[in-house]
Parts: sequence; C-alpha cells; structure tokens
Amino acid sequence: MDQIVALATPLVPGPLGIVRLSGPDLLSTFGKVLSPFPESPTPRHAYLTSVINLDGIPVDEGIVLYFRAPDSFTGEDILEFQMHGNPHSLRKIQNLLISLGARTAKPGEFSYRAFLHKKMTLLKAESLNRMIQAPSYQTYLQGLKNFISPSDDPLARLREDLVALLAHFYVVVDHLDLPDEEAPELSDLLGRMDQILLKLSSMVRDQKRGLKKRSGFTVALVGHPNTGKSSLFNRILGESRAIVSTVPGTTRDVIEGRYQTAFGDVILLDTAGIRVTDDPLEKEGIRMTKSLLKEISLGIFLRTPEDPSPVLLNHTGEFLTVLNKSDLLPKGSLNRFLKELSPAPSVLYPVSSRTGRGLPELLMAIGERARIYYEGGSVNSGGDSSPIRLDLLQRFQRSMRQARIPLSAGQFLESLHRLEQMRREWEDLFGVVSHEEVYDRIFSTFCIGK
Ligand SMILES: Nc1nc2c(c(=O)[nH]1)N(C=O)[C@@H](CNc1ccc(C(=O)N[C@@H](CCC(=O)O)C(=O)O)cc1)CN2
Ligand SMILES: Nc1nc2c(ncn2[C@@H]2O[C@H](COP(=O)(O)OP(=O)(O)OP(=O)(O)O)[C@@H](O)[C@H]2O)c(=O)[nH]1
Ligand SMILES: [Mg+2]
Repeated sequence: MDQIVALATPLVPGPLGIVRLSGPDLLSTFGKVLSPFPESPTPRHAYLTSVINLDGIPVDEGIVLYFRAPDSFTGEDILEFQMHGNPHSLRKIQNLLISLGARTAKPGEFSYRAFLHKKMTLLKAESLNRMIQAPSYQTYLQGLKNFISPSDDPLARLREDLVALLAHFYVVVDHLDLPDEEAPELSDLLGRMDQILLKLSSMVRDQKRGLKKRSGFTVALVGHPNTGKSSLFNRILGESRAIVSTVPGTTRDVIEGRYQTAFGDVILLDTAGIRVTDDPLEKEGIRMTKSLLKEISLGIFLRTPEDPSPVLLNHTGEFLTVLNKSDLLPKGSLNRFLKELSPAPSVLYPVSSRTGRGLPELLMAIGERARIYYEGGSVNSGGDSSPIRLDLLQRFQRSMRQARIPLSAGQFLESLHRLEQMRREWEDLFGVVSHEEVYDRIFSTFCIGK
C-alpha cells in the first residue's frame, strides 16, 4: 500500500487548512520536514511544530497529529497537518509531501482504505458520503442516523433477513433424516425467500424512483428568449455565470448554480428560452428545458413589459410568475400594468435583474418553498437513494434469485450452499456474519433441542 496525501479542507482562505497523509512508514519518510518533532511521537498528541521545506525554509507553523496503525480512521498510520488556511502554503506543503514519495489520493480513497482495513463497512462509507453531500440539515440527519446506527439502515435489515433465512435452513438440516417432514419445510423456505424477494423488488423500485429526481430543492428559470433568465440567474447567484446578450436564443444548455439558505440548498437552473425556431442547437435546448420541467421542485416563469405573454408549457408542478425588467415601466405605472396583464397570474413578483429591485421578495418566496420541501415529505421519499445503494440492492436481489432456483427444484443443499456463499460475500457490506450468529438465532427463536 502506498502513501497517500490529500487536503481535508477546501482550498479557500480560512482559519485552518488540513493536509492528511495515510500509509506505511510515515514517520521515517515525512518526520524530516517537521521541526521540532520527536522520532517516536505519542499517538494522538497535538504537537506544535514547523513544516520545513527541502531548502530548510519554514513553510508554516501548525499542529501535527500522529495516529498509529491500526488505531486511526483508515486503519493505517496517519499524519495530520493542521495548518493556517492559506491555499498557497497548503499547496506547497502538499507538493513537499509528494516530492518525498506520497501520491495524491483519489476521491474517497481515505474512506476506501478504512473499508479495506475493516474500519468501516460499505454501508457506513455510503452513509458518510451522503452526509457530506447532503443538501440540507434534514437530509444530513438521515445519513448520520444510518452512519451512527448502521443496523437500523433498511439495507442492513437485509442482513437480518439473510441470517434468519439461514437459521431456518439449518433447522431443516437438523431434520434431514426425517424425510416425512421435509416437504412442508421446503415450501416454508420457498415462502420465506419469496417474501424477501418481494421486499427487495419494492426497495429497488423506491431507489430507482428516488434516483430519477434531482437530489435537493431544484428551481428552474423558464420563459421566452430575452426575458432576462440568465440575467436573473447571475443576479441571484451574485456572479456572472451565464452569458447574457441582447440576442434572443443566447442560452442553449441548462446551466446549474447553487446557493445556500437556512433551510437547505437551492439548486438554480438557467434554461434556453422557449420559442419556435429552426436552429437545431436552440431546438435541442428547448427540448431539454421541456423535459427538465418534470424533474424540478419549482418553476420561475418570467414575463416582461416588452413580452408580457406567458410561455405555453405543460407544467403541472408548482410555479411562481415573475415580471422581470420592471424597471422599464414608467414610475407609478406598475399597478396599472399588472391589472391589464392578460392572462393575469394570481401572484406576480415584479423584479429587475438590472437594478435588483423586488429580488428580496422573490428570494423569500423561494426560501419558503425550500423550507417546505426539506421539512416535508419530499425528502423522505427517495431521500436515501444513491447509485451505490441501488447497485447493492440489485446484487443482493440477483444472488437471492440464484439461491432460490435450486430450492424450487428440490435441491435443498445447493440452495443452502449458495446462501452461505452470499453470507460471505455480504460481509463487506454488513460486517461479519458469524456461524455463531446464525446458530444463536436458531436457539433464541426456535428452541430446537430445548
Ligand atoms: N482532525 C480530524 N477530525 C476529524 C477526522 C479526521 O480525520 N481528523 N475525521 C475523519 O473522518 C472524522 C472523525 N473520524 C475518525 C474516525 C476514527 C478515528 C480513529 O482514530 N479511530 C481509531 C480509534 C478509535 C477510538 O479511539 O475509539 C480506530 O478506529 O481504531 C479518528 C477519526 C471527523 N473529524
Ligand atoms: N432593462 C432591463 N434589461 C434587462 C433586465 N434583465 C435582463 N435584461 C436585458 O435583456 C437582455 C436579455 O437578457 P438575458 O439574460 O440574456 O435573457 P435570457 O432570458 O437569458 O435570453 P435567452 O438565453 O436568449 O433565452 C439583455 O440585453 C439584458 O441586459 C432587466 O431587469 N431590466
Ligand atoms: Mg439566457
């Protein structure tokens, strides 16, 4: 196993920046750039020390921690540099460690090593990733719950199903010498397997449904070309992300931005203006906008004094109507204009992407919907879906189907053999399932042999 290095904090100026090393022989390789630093540091002791480059010049002074294998996050030796959070000095430290033999870690590689050294099951690693990526505190808590008590995870309950099923198989093994009792037992086993398979199908369905949705509260800006969707997008995000021009049909791709609210992230999408066009690129953009409408949580439909007619689209979800470019209206004429607007929306937010007018009210309205989204049921349905979970479920489903085939042909032992194989394969995911555990189940719930 080689020595890997990675920044544990983002590369932006901040109070602290953390660089982590994991692998064998860290002290002998990297101890020489630390001064002062003992040859045999006490594990988990915070040492205040300087990092010195190969020319003997200090790069930074900070806290260095040593974790000795196997008592660390990865199960390997870990050296952690808790430095001042300047991106340039942190990059220098990382490059210094690389010049001494470490290589840059791949994404998720620290967790992968923790998994390899049995510090974490796959299921825990997946929950950890979901925690870090969570778009709101509510969603984060779901991941944390699975992380802290992995056995409550619905996927982990499959382990219980497998253990219980095996226990029932062993009851039959104990009765194999009594041929008369065999037949009813086998049909009982088939019934139990079918129950598990049924549950698996519904879990797979939920995962697939959840994966189709975008994760997080998603808002799309939609309207005719030139209504100022890209200008509003840039104004809300406070940066010039999307190209703005006087030419209608400027935006073709869907552009994604993200901002945080107290309730959770808002994923904001700028889209291609909708109109009849012959330009194939623009047509494709319009097609994308239309199909996007099915995936979003909220639509913002733009109209302007220049172009007051609404876009005609089939959208059944929730939307807000915005009158952009309201600065073009002569002073005092807004109310009259709104009254004459046809068809008149029940609620309309007058804004100006140019002056920023009306923006706080619009952002409040979006924020309120984000709160409802994250606090309500929308997160719970499909909130725990991830490609990894779907993949694991489908594999479990395949193995279970494979184990059922011989049983339905009366080949009891072959079926047991396949389930035992399954138990071993799933140790990575669930942790070890011991023979004792299967037998404990027999004795605790069936009282065989009394
Ligand atoms: N500074 C720092 N903070 C951090 C981390 C880190 O790597 N560094 N973590 C990184 O994710 C998280 C904490 N996760 C950790 C998990 C296990 C061990 C660890 O040393 N485990 C040993 C000893 C267990 C014990 O003492 O109870 C082990 O499992 O053998 C350390 C951090 C969040 N905070
Ligand atoms: N007066 C005024 N002009 C605006 C406002 N918002 C946008 N514009 C102008 O309207 C024109 C079109 O703006 P865009 O943001 O590119 O419009 P769009 O809706 O993204 O257009 P497409 O990408 O072509 O669909 C540009 O010249 C903008 O400067 C506004 O609030 N007030
Ligand atoms: Mg645009």
